[in-house]
Amino acid sequence: MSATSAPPTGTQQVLLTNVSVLGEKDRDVLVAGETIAAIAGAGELVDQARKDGASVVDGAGLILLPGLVDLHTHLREPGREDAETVESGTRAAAMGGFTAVHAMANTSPVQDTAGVVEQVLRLGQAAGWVDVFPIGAVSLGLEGKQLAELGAMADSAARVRVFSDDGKCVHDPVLMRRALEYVKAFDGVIAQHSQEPRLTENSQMNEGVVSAEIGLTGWPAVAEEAIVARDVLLAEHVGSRLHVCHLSTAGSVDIVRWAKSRGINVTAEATPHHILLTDELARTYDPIYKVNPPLRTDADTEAVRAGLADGTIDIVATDHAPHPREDKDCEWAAAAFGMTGLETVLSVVQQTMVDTGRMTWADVARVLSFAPARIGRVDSGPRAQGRPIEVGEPANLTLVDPAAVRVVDPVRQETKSANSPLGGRELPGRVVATLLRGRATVWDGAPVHKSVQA
Ligand SMILES: NC(=O)N[C@@H](CC(=O)O)C(=O)O
Repeated sequence: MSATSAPPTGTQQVLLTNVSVLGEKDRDVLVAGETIAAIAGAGELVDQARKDGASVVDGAGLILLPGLVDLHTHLREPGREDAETVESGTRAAAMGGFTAVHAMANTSPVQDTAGVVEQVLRLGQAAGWVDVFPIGAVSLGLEGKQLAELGAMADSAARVRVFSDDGKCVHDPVLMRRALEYVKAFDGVIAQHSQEPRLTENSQMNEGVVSAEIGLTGWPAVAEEAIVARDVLLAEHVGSRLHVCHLSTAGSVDIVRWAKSRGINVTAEATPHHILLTDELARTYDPIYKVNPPLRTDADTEAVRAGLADGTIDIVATDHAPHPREDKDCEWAAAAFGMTGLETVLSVVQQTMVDTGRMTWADVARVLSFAPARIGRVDSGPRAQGRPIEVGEPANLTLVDPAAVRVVDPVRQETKSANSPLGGRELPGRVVATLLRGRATVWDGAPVHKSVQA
């Protein structure tokens, strides 16, 4: 990408020429204001665009994707602004190629009322980096006892459709059943953190050979699989929609595959860390690798990749979980669970799935944009996301240089927290530009602050 043009502000014309659009090479894509105005063969729109005063960006070698949509981001505000704010987290999201994120409910106060979800919505709008879709808690205070005000959150300005107690499992089967039944009225979905609490008391890492050898308490695969199995049956019983968060074991992949073959309305996500990293890393005793669910075995990682490639797993979601230094710079058992991921996910998917020939860039668009937008029901309406790259659609676009190589430096990322497990790793690919309704939030690989555009 030539750095000569100024970042588009969403009011003028910009022509991306010679880009590759979902498998179609050498295309010209003209953005006028907030929408995609024309698509043609390479070079065909250049003369007219120049006459019209459009800025022209040579995108030779670059791939144009629909703006990425994350179904699972922890933005931490309100309550833990020392770890992340809506502003810093969404700036990190834009740098990762996202134009929309779903903000998890485990804030303080918890996002369990219309008031709190609307507060998060407004913070997102004020920041302006991506569209923020707040997730509502399933239970009051994430306590797993009483249903939160699901209907009020659905009817609020935040228009909540995804509900989750993530960080905690909705382990009471009656509460889970009620939640699944309740959200049917407004086409909502329950995103479950599948963790049987009794089987995981004091758990620190995956239960297996490594945990036995290094002496950390194990978190067995069955603790995830037992809840996934129960929930797909509950979803079938009440005819509702279930989403499995951060699926991490081979057995969970099998259960979801079986459930889908029965026609059960279930979707599932894999995180970038569960398709790249394994529990062998716990041997370092470095809590940077401590996460919930834990990093699993090689066989699990391979099964999750296979499930993603064959469509059993619908999406990649980051589970971006920022933590301040003091919550990670301590011994393993005392450290917080979680890793950042917004700014590296596309590179991880490229490395593990695209560069290995298991997925095309069109598949990447599906798992990181179309499918998460559909699951979150944000693919229509005034803030539509995950829409195709077609004339008349909103210009929510991500321009990627797949040939770039970079070394991850967690300290230099936009997220406020440095708990990336990928520090020092060389990864392929780089987001060179992100457009939110025609306005550049990232240009030439750097964030574009609103004040610069004013
Ligand atoms: N994924 C994590 O390891 N951490 C999440 C919550 C959670 O899912 O445990 C967090 O909010 O930090």
